[in-house]
Amino acid sequence: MDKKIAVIGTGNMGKAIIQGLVSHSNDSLNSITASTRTDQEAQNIQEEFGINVFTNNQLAAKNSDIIILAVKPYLLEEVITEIIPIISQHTLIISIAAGFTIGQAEELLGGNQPFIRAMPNLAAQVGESMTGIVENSSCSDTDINDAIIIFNAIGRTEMVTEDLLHAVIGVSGSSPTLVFMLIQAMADSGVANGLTREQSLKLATQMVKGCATYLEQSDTHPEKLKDNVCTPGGTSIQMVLEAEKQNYRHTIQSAIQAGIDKSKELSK
Ligand SMILES: NC(=O)C1=CN([C@@H]2O[C@H](COP(=O)(O)OP(=O)(O)OC[C@H]3O[C@@H](n4cnc5c(N)ncnc54)[C@H](O)[C@@H]3O)[C@@H](O)[C@H]2O)C=CC1
Ligand SMILES: O=C(O)[C@@H]1CCC=N1
Repeated sequence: MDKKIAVIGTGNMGKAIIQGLVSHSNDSLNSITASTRTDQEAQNIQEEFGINVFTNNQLAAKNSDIIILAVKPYLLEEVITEIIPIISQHTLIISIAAGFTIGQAEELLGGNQPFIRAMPNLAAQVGESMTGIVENSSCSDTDINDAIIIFNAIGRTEMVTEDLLHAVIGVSGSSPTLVFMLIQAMADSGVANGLTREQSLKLATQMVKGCATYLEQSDTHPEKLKDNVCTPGGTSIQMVLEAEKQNYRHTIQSAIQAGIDKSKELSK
């Protein structure tokens, strides 16, 4: 992609996006700039990726074709207001913030500015994000395509409508936290039964990774795969019965629903 891209905010997500862009860019790294709050963070990112990093958002974003906003949601209004004087009517603005709507962006930018909301997840750090994408009515096909290329550089993408972005946040944006808690809980059980913490984490992590890969590569419903694990009278079915007694699936569903409800509340 022959575009000048600025990433504003180089924390968990901004840094992962820079990493993806840098590793997928076969042309000059001069086309990627970034900005962050502290000199130290700017220096670290600059040294790690060999791109220009500023502590001034206007300097970083000036002359960019695409500006990716990767700051915390409460800073978005401030940062957008800051960059308005240096963007053109064609600059594509992309936000990855939860709860910051297209309507809110258009109030600041005007309805004619191309604007995209994207919801990636923390697995972007290893190029395995799942990112939901929604565009405003001022985006061209090229804008949408550029966003897909950017987020494909950190994993996979799915176009959705804005009302479905709440569900995307629940199912793939925020839920890595549930998966990490699951792995941690499983590892605790291993430790309680004599495995070292290191062994136990290795077992649980590889198991989750293996199951995700298997589910993805097989054409089989997860319910059938669940049944395939269970030997009659064996250990696995005992785990299933106990988990269901403890509302295992319902617990996950209500946790995800709480995230979705929070996303809706933040978007009001
Ligand atoms: N962490 C996650 O798993 C996910 C986060 N998001 C969204 O991504 C956004 C960023 O989240 P994280 O990367 O986790 O946050 P973070 O706190 O790790 O990174 C924020 C970055 O913004 C910089 N920053 C702070 N004030 C700034 C300013 N005025 N101008 C420029 N840079 C500034 C900080 O120095 C830091 O580099 C949030 O809006 C969040 O909703 C979306 C999907 C997943
Ligand atoms: O917790 C949050 O608000 C962000 C959105 C998705 C993941 N983290």
